[in-house]
Amino acid sequence: MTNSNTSNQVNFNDHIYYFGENYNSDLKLFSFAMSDKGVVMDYMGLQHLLYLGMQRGRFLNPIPQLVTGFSSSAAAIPTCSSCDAMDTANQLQSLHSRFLKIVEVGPRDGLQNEKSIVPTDVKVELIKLLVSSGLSVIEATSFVSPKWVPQLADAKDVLEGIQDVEGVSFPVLTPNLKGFEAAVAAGAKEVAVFPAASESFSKANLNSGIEDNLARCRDIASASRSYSIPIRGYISCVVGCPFEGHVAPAKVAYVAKALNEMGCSEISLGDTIGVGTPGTVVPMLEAVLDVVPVDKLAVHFHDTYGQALSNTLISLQMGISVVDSSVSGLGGCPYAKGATGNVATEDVVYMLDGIGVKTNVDLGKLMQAGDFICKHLGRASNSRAATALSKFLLLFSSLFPTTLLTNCSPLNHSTHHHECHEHESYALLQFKESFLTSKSASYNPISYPKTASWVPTTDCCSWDGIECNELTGHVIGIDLSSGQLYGSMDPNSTLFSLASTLTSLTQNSTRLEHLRLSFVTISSSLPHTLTNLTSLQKLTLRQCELYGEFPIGIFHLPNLRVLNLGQNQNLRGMLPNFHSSSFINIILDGTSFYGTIPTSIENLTSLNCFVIPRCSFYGAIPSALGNLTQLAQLDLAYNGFVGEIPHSLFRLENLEILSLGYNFFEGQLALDMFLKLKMLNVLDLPYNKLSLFSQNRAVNMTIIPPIQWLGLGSCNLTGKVPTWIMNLTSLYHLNLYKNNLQGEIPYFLFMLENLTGLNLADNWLEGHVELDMLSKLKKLTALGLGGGNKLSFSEGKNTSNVTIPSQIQYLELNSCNLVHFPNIIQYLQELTNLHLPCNGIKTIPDWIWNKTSLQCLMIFNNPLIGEISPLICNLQSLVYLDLSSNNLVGMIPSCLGSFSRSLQILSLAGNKLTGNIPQTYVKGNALQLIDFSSNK
Ligand SMILES: CC(C)(COP(=O)([O-])OP(=O)([O-])OC[C@H]1O[C@@H](n2cnc3c(N)ncnc32)[C@H](O)[C@@H]1OP(=O)([O-])[O-])[C@@H](O)C(=O)NCCC(=O)NCCSC(=O)C[C@@](C)(O)CC(=O)[O-]
Repeated sequence: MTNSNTSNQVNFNDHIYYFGENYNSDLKLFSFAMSDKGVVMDYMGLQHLLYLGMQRGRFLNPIPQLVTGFSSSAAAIPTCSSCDAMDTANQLQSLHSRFLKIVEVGPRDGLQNEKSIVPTDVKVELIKLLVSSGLSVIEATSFVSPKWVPQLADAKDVLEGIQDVEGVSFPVLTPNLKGFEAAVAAGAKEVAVFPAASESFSKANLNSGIEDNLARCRDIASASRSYSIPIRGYISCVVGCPFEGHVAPAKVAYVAKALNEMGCSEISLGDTIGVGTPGTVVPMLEAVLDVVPVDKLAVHFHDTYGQALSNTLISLQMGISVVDSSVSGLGGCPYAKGATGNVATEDVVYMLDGIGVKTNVDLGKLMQAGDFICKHLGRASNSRAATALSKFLLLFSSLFPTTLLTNCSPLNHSTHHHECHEHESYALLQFKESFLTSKSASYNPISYPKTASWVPTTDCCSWDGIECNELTGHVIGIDLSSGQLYGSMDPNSTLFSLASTLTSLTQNSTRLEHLRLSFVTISSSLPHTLTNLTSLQKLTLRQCELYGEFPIGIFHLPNLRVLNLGQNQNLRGMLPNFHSSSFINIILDGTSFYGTIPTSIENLTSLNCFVIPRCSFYGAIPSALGNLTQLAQLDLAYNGFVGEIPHSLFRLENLEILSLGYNFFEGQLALDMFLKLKMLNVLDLPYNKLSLFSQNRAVNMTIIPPIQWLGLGSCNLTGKVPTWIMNLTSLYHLNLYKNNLQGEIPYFLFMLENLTGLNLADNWLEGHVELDMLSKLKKLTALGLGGGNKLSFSEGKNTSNVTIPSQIQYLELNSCNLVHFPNIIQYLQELTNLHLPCNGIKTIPDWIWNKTSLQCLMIFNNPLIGEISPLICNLQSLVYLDLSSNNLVGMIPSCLGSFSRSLQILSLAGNKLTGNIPQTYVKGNALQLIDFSSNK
């Protein structure tokens, strides 16, 4: 897996994900996301669609009641030393049975400082795991400047990913109105502002002093009032500042009072650098308690000096009943060097459990969430409790029977509303028995053996992947997606017989609402008994190696809303005559579904997502599709559809994704028609028999849709590059490959700063391109300009300053009349694919042999002279090497046979090479083609 994706658009749950592009169609890319909709990846000129579904089904969302009743008088510090023990015991006793609200800040504070970007779907999964542990408030992310905190640039997508999670608050940080507006637009229901008590830290963290920042907070507070959105206020550096040292309590009280007056519903006091001790925390709290009621206060301790738990306890004793913490003690502030993470949530829960304070958090599940994220980050947990408990489990699980372990284990905290029913538990265990657990069964980083927690003596409602109705205890959801389960390929195996186990499961379980088994290797046809699941709402069976005929009755299940069967190549089926209107998503990509789209599809009035690429559908697409006003995603690519694109589609006001490439659509069509689709984000039409044209003058620039992806390769597009493209300021993928475009490359293309991929190759473009014109395209990773164009190139004036986008990975300058090897290539640090065939280049500079990231080097049909440098064998990642049809002389470097395990194609044909052909080839090599013909 290499150079995969910049995450360009990631929307979770009921949305599709676009993950940028990669131009080497031979790279084996893998990307993942948790969704019923999955992931779409697209490549220049070769689109691959992958939909994965790996949602967890079980959410336990107890909505805790907030007990706010500690009076600050409880803070009285004993004056008589002989009374200390008694007083402390009394104070602890007074905490007993109280409820404490934990605000989990791991996904935000915990991750914001992580250097390597954590994929959005990992963040979403983390949040969902935290939800399932019973936490009621989870700070999900920040709407801050991505330049300041790149890790949280995907804030919108994270919120999308959890939009279907109910009963839990997900506040987000908003530093200014811009962030607030973005957060509200993304669906945030609670926000938080975060001024500091120290002037220097405020400037470092927010680029503004305390007063200016408080003014911003007031603006946000007033905006939040108009939206009726609760606002939380943090204060950073409440006891110490990395720049100013000790912070006076009065300064903290001043900011706290201001936040209170502007209407913050809760004020969290942050020891950002974790220097506080009870000795400094108590006076600070006293000062704040003078100006803000205790029931509005929360504490937020980082644990740099190991003081966070004692500070938490002393705060509880002073009446605070809200504590911020971070799972596994993740975190740190990017603008407070050296500060470590927050107090670990597991440690807080463990301590509170010890003194009888209620949190409603299941420590075992919390540890699973911690384990998940620590595994992803590749580091050990900072939670002492989690570390000790894991060792405890490891040690004792082999010594004691499970019952004993669960009874005496400190993990046995969870409050289950209902135990599951015995016959359902039995059916699930039978189901488990029919699988082996194997890591290779779910090849993605977030998989884990979910059925490990399925222990007969325990309540099946607490098992991983099982969701029960809270009132009745009946199993309503099974989610074993990415659960590392593997059934035998042999349907007769006694170990694996999905049909019979599902039968026994489903006969007893008609209450099942969700069944998700994506990435479980099932290797069977689907049993008809699935049609008995009349309560089923979501059926997600992505990439399960299913085969045979899909039981058509499943389409008629009265409550089915989501059907995701993608990536089961041998699963056949036809679309039925649709009667019901319940479907929201139908996803069949990469299956063998066939036939036509029935006109009755118009009955699916709620359909939001109809994604059926890479199947065997054919026929014309019914114009009735245009009646589905809720349709947001329509993907019919790589099928055998014919006829014209019905004009009714242009009525689909909610359409965001329209992907029709690689079919046989025909007809003349004004490209400008698509601009009527006001929500359109992705327009992908390559390789049909369409003839597109643009009537630039008819376009109303004010209502241009927010297109980010424009794929119009091989669309017989004539005339000049449409000028309205200049208004697509969010465009990141522009592929106009293989059209009949004329004229010069318009300069505005070089101003589209978000472009990551630009392919103009194989047109009739002309004129002169100075390569430093690319300097504005700072995100560009792939560029294609060659082919039939009549462009001439020069390096431009700025090569000494290296202003070209140095992260370009794919560069194609085929037939560009180049007579020199472009010097700028030297500065492309991440180059993987270099295509310079059919030019007039005579020599290859030696620095090219240092580009060890190169996977594809194509310089055929040039007049290259001289010998092949033995330094070529430095390029150990090469997969393709083609230097054929040149004037190369001398010997073939002997290392060429054995320098790379990855090399597949090696062509040096049509040169003047002499001597011996390399005799040794590395063991286990990948060579598929060697061509040394037409040499001497
Ligand atoms: C507040 C700013 C934006 C001012 O930063 P600035 O650079 O002065 O802002 P600007 O208005 O000049 O804008 C600069 C660029 O940022 C963009 N921008 C501006 N605002 C936003 C926004 N909201 N969302 C997305 N983009 C934004 C804006 O559009 C512009 O983009 P450009 O034109 O260059 O392309 C910046 O300083 C910032 O984002 N700071 C946040 C830093 C941060 O998140 N720190 C960690 C959290 S605080 C913390 O950890 C403490 C706490 C809460 O946990 C408590 C404790 O531990 O004690």
